[in-house]
Amino acid sequence: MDLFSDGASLLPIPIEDGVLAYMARFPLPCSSAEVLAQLIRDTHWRADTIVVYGKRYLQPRLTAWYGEAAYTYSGLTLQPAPMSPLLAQLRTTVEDVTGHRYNSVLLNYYRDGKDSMGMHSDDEPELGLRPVIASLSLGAARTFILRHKTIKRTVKLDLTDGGLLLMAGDLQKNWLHGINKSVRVTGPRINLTFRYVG
Ligand SMILES: O=C(O)CCC(=O)C(=O)O
Ligand SMILES: [Fe+2]
Repeated sequence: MDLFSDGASLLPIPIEDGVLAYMARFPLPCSSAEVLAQLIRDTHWRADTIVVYGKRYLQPRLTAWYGEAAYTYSGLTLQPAPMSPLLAQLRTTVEDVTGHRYNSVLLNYYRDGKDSMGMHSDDEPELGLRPVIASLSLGAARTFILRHKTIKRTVKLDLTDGGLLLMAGDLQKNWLHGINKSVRVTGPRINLTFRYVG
């Protein structure tokens, strides 16, 4: 019997120039459908415009920021707000499972396959030199694309309902990541990225 095939362990994903690990079945406090519905309903979602090369765009997803510190990216400053009991509970379990501490969470709400996230690195100075980011996915499965910044290499991961992806080491320094639009996906997905903002 394979002790690690039940999805309840955080397993390393071999990748050059960075650290990745994945747990297929993150322990949730209730069903993933209930967590998804509660987060969609109770989160103060924002529809932000961002500035890219001097032009303003509406972000192709909704976002929310909870935690102790403000966070600035793409010319936007997100003000801190206290985590709900559900978010605090998810954070504690993510800390237990990954062995790292987090003081903030960015939530992304992909309403359907038309929502997306452009290729980027989470390398803002306030995240520190080798940020540890734990990313929990709920709802529709989406493809997570990683592209190395210097060698021509692309890695695709299927992020499914209830999965936890850990990004660490030099991953943000050496790789970009993002979520493309998908014509096949019609259902909603929420992704929570737990971070430590110094
Ligand atoms: O939705 C995802 O899986 C990616 C989220 C992400 O990259 C981010 O919040 O920085
Ligand atoms: Fe990211």
